[in-house]
Amino acid sequence: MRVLVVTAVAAERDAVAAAAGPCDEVALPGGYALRRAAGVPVACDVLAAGVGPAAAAAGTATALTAATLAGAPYDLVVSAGIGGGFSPGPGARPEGSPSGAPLGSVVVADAIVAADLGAETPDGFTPVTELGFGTVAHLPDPALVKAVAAATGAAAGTVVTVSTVTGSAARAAELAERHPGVLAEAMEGFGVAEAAAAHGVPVLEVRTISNAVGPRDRAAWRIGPALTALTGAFRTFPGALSAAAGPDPEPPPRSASLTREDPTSPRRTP
Ligand SMILES: O=C(O)c1cccc(C(=O)CC[C@H]2O[C@@H](n3cnc4c(=O)[nH]cnc43)[C@H](O)[C@@H]2O)c1
Repeated sequence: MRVLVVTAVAAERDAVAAAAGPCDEVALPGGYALRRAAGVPVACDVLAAGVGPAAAAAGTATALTAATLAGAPYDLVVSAGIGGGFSPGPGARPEGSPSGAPLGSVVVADAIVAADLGAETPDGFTPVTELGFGTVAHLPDPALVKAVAAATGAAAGTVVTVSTVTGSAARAAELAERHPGVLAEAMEGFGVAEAAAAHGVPVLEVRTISNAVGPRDRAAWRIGPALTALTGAFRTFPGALSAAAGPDPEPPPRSASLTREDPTSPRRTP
């Protein structure tokens, strides 16, 4: 199985690659440098594509295209890195879903949602889907999410992608209200998922929590422990992917990233 992991920055890339052992560096068009780990059960390439959804989509699409043209396409794309964790709130959340993501914890996305892709209207924020175009959510394969969550000890829930990091309690509350069950916020997942969907490749998002979503407090960030947790999570990846494949030798579906029509109900019906 060939897996492409896309991070924003080099520190995240190195944390993921550390789980795979020694890596070579492969140059891709556009000046991207891909870290390639050989001789491990799951062939894992790691790319630092830049911060934000646009950079993430550009880097992911470049790596996917290069792999396809080389005759060795990827079977899975994973958006990975640190992220902000939501605190348990008073609002409604889907039954059985975890309540919040504390510092150092691992989150795997069961929905990858663009939280600020839309228009501001007199009635508040309106997602692009309600304006009649685009996509605002991708739903990873539930079997993969379950296997990775079990292996890493992660909580599974919505991870929102934003272009502006949340810096106030009011904005955090607004996001939590609009996305019941939201666990984490980051800036790349939706971009990675859009590129993966365009190539018909399944997608996952894995975040380790470095800070709380809410009022800006740089002194409270815990980036080191979050990067250590990222390495720990990726150590479990080969086992998780074999568990997801199960006794059936068939590979996971290539089009498991589904688009969501109704952005107000971010949960797949079982
Ligand atoms: O300046 C700030 O207040 C601030 C607060 C949190 C994160 C940042 C970043 O510039 C990091 C962006 C980088 O890390 C991911 N990340 C980590 N925490 C968050 C978050 O709370 N909200 C959104 N993104 C976060 C993100 O994916 C980027 O790659 C600055």
